[in-house]
Amino acid sequence: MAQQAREFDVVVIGGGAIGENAADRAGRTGLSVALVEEALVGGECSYWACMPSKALLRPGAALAAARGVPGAAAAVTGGVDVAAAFARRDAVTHHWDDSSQAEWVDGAGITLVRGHARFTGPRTLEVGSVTVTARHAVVVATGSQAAVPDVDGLAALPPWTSREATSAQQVPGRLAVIGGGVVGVEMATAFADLGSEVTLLVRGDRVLTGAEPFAGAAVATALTARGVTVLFGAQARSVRREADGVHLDVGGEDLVVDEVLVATGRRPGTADLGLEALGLQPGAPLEVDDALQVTGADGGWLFAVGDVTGRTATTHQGKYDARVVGDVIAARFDPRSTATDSPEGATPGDRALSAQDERTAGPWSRYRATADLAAVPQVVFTRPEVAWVGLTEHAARASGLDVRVLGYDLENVAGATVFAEDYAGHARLVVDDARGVVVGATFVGPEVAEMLQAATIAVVGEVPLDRLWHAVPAYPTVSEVWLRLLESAGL
Ligand SMILES: Cc1cc2nc3c(=O)[nH]c(=O)nc-3n(C[C@H](O)[C@H](O)[C@H](O)COP(=O)(O)OP(=O)(O)OC[C@H]3O[C@@H](n4cnc5c(N)ncnc54)[C@H](O)[C@@H]3O)c2cc1C
Ligand SMILES: NC(=O)c1ccc[n+]([C@@H]2O[C@H](COP(=O)([O-])OP(=O)(O)OC[C@H]3O[C@@H](n4cnc5c(N)ncnc54)[C@H](O)[C@@H]3O)[C@@H](O)[C@H]2O)c1
Repeated sequence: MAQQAREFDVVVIGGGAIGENAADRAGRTGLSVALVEEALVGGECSYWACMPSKALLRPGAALAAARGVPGAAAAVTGGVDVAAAFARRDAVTHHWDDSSQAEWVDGAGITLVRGHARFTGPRTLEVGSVTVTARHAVVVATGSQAAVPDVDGLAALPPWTSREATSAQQVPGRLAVIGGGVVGVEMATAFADLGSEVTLLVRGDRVLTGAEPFAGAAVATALTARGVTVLFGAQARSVRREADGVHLDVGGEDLVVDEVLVATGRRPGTADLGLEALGLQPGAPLEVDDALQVTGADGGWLFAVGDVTGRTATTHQGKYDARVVGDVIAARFDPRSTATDSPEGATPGDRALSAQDERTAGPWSRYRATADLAAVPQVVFTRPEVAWVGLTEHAARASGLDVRVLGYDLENVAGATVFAEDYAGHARLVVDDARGVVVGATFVGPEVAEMLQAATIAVVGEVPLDRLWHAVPAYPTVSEVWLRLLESAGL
């Protein structure tokens, strides 16, 4: 069959949450944009990651919240209704049907090209029998896949990855989870709620190593209290399936389970992308600068966003990068924006794109993803929840900052007393002493996720502590911890 040819101003490869946002933003001023997707539009987050995992975690969290409040607790007479929890997860994922997201793409004026894209040269891709060329720019947003470690017999099982866990239709009686990162602790929580006997294998001496140590300790303690066996310094040496289940050799001990979930990190989606045609390394992340331009490619036409960059690994931060790259591309390549500089008297609220402004853009402008370097928020939806932004104490000190650490137990604020009988948690602020600003914040406790945005604003805004003093938290909310933390700083 003859090869068809199609040309667009901008081509985005990968229709996950990040690719969709980049395509939308790049096309807003009028550039023609194609979005190439080989599987489901919406990607990992919608169907096998954020949304189904949070749908599976929510029933256990709701039950625990009710159990903590006398007056409501007595109404909780059982555990999670597994069938209803799975049914709600199925609804949240639209039964793995992407037609509503494809409709959105169409409505946004973006051309959806279905198929696997591979570079054949600069700005040129093959998608099945179609040659797709970009006049100006290509954005790679091909995401990541679960990495399966090289353990004897593991790949042959095959094990569950986050995909099988989040789309499970049965609850395994016994589940081993390998990896004490975000996926590991969230899925251990969810499957313990659903009724599995869970063993979490952590190769180091703590879970959630990217967070403050007290956060990981609280999550591990809570998992153990809920019946999860958390084994530290534990690695599977070999795995084999037998009639009575899957046997894992864990330091000479025989652990027998029904399923093994591998949660040991991700690898970037660059293995089968034709990167060799561009002189780039297949399988490696696509390194980018703060404008999301790929640093290893010439010509100023290749950009990358999302998990594939190794720069961000969450949907919210990837979508932030997508907004930045969309604006950079529109400013650089749309004739309507290249004609104009930002008008005299323009305020930061004016949204006109300007090639001139983009060329001279500095940190914290709309054209540079500066927050990736200073203020990345992350929430782990365990019980307790863990929410942090910016630097941990260790990371701040390692970066050479002279920091002061402020801490306060959340159960001591009036809001916590009202919230639940057994409320327990902790907040930590990491303060750059030289500038008197917060560079990191961590909250651990029930439903602290919603407290994170205030901290993110403080970090991004570099709000001095003596000004934060005037941000009065409402009474009686758990946010009153801000007042206690500032008091502990001498204010
Ligand atoms: C279990 C789990 C839970 C998570 N929970 C959260 C959470 O609660 N909050 C949060 O912020 N983040 C969460 N994350 C992280 C989040 O899912 C990712 O950061 C996000 O999905 C990355 O989006 P992306 O668009 O970069 O990649 P993806 O979502 O992986 O999308 C990439 C798309 O590209 C397509 N593609 C790949 N190669 C090609 C090709 N050559 N041609 C055409 N198409 C191609 C794929 O089919 C895919 O649809 C979670 C991750 C996991 C694993
Ligand atoms: N709520 C959220 O925002 C959310 C939820 C889930 C995942 N995510 C994102 O998805 C990404 C992937 O999550 P993840 O948990 O797979 O990765 P991760 O990097 O968070 O954790 C991986 C864990 O596996 C361990 N590990 C690595 N190789 C191992 C091996 N060979 N044997 C034993 N242990 C090994 C690591 O020490 C680490 O503790 C994260 O970066 C996270 O940002 C986000």
